[in-house]
Amino acid sequence: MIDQSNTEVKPRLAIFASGNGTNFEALMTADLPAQICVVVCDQPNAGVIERANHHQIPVVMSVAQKGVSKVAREQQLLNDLAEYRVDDLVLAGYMRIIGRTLLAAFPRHIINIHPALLPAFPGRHGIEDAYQYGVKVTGVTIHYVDGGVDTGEIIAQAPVLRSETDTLASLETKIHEVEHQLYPETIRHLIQKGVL
Ligand SMILES: Nc1nc2c(c(=O)[nH]1)N[C@@H](CN(C=O)c1ccc(C(=O)N[C@@H](CCC(=O)O)C(=O)O)cc1)CN2
Ligand SMILES: NCC(=O)N[C@@H]1O[C@H](COP(=O)([O-])[O-])[C@@H](O)[C@H]1O
Repeated sequence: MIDQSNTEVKPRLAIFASGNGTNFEALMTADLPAQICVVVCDQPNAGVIERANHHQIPVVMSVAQKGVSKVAREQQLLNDLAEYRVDDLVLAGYMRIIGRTLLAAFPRHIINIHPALLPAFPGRHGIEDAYQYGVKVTGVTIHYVDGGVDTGEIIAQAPVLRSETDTLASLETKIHEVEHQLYPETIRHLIQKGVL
């Protein structure tokens, strides 16, 4: 991004995560031409919170509560994010469906990483579903987030071969290793193209 004084301005990223946070860690240590300015998490005990604290990145919690609609929760999240002046939402193991409030606020500026070769094996359990099906090749997909689930335009994909000796755990390890290279590489490319 170039500002009015023709100065390179780094896009400000919010990382959304619900779990361990190894993709967050990979993005933090990739020296991206971006400012990771906040982590959004919906799980109070998620490992990503400790990782964010270690990197001194603020954490905004957005926990689903009975009686609070998705619209209300996302509007509150937008209010909480305002101070960080976020340009893009980067989902990294975020296990909530992004609703119309956030989709409208960040049109074509929300991306997700999925541990399978979409459109195959969408949803929360992409690795396990592919493994149980008996695939010989699976992989990783990075896509824009739209109103569907794992239906957004595909940005990048990388294959992961499943060997005859692979267990679910060893396949997960292979997939995570590919994720930790592909996500930073893809985000860097999108920024260089000026689309993030
Ligand atoms: N609008 C979108 N939101 C999200 C997408 C997307 O493509 N469009 N990708 C997901 C990540 N994901 C798989 O890659 C995924 C995450 C969670 C679920 C799911 O069904 N989650 C929960 C709760 C849903 C909710 O309350 O929001 C559930 O089990 O019901 C499916 C797929 C991230 N968000
Ligand atoms: N449907 C979305 C989905 O399954 N996302 C997956 O969650 C994991 C998060 O790991 P991490 O917390 O260690 O980055 C990653 O493998 C990511 O692809």
